[in-house]
Amino acid sequence: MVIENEKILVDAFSNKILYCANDYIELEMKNPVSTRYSSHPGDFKKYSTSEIREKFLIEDIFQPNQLTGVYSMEDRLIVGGIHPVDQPVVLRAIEQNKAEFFLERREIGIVNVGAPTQITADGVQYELGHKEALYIGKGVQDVVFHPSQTGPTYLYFNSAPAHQAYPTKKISTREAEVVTLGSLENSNHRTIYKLLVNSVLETCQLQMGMTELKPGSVWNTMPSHTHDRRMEAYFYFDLNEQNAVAHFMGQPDETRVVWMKNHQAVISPPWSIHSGSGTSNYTFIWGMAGENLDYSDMDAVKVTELR
Ligand SMILES: O=C[C@H](O)[C@@H](O)CC(=O)C(=O)O
Ligand SMILES: [Zn+2]
Repeated sequence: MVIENEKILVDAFSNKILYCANDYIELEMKNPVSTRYSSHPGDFKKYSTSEIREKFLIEDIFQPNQLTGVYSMEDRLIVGGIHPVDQPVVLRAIEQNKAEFFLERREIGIVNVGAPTQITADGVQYELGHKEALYIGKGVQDVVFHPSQTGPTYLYFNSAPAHQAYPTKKISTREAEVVTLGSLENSNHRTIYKLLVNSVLETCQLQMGMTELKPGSVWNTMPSHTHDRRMEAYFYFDLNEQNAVAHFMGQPDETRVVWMKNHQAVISPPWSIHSGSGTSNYTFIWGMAGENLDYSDMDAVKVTELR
């Protein structure tokens, strides 16, 4: 489907601009955050590879000097990236907020997947090192993401609706709840850093963390699980250009594969498994929003039950 007037032609599903008159770009620059609707698992079975990629894969998450992302109707999680290059990026309200400022009724979790940098939240400056996370609570008005002085700046974020203001807090891997799972024999030896979870700090519904696979291990979240109470988003990184991750999604008895590259994210609806196998090891950020804050609330699926 296409939305059209004489100035602009937009693909209504992906929000990609197909045609735009030059003067229109200045007047009404495209919303940097596109909307994606929820999917029914019955419909999902009929999707082609490209339909699955359009609806769930987020390919270009980092645009120079911009915040870009996807507003998912799955628990209204916003999944995106901030890539300041030679100027700071300001967190502005987006059309979907219909609010004065982005965090008026939202919370946000940011994980630094690039060089050490600074984030200012209502005048307070936070130094955020590589693989460190910052939680910013509801009500914070002025958030500025600065370019790093030492290397490329890549900030990945998830934002969920929030109804209470909790304090802004930086969490490093030292403060995280750390769990090591799997084994090299099962090619799934990995360390899970629970960064922004309720055993570490207070959030309304957001939970975020990072999982690092050991060299030689390629499988994440295997055995698989679902959690109908919460949706989830995965963002893969620490993967070089020669390698890729085969991300598995779908109901346990109807799985499909999404081939993913470095710095790409994927939306996992509550009814879907979310597991991957890489052609090398890698790291990923997981983030969830929904009914409860119980990380362990998962419905496990036996490897032999997958179809
Ligand atoms: O619901 C929790 C999430 O799917 C992830 O934390 C799982 C994960 O990182 C892993 O097993 O490697
Ligand atoms: Zn999960």
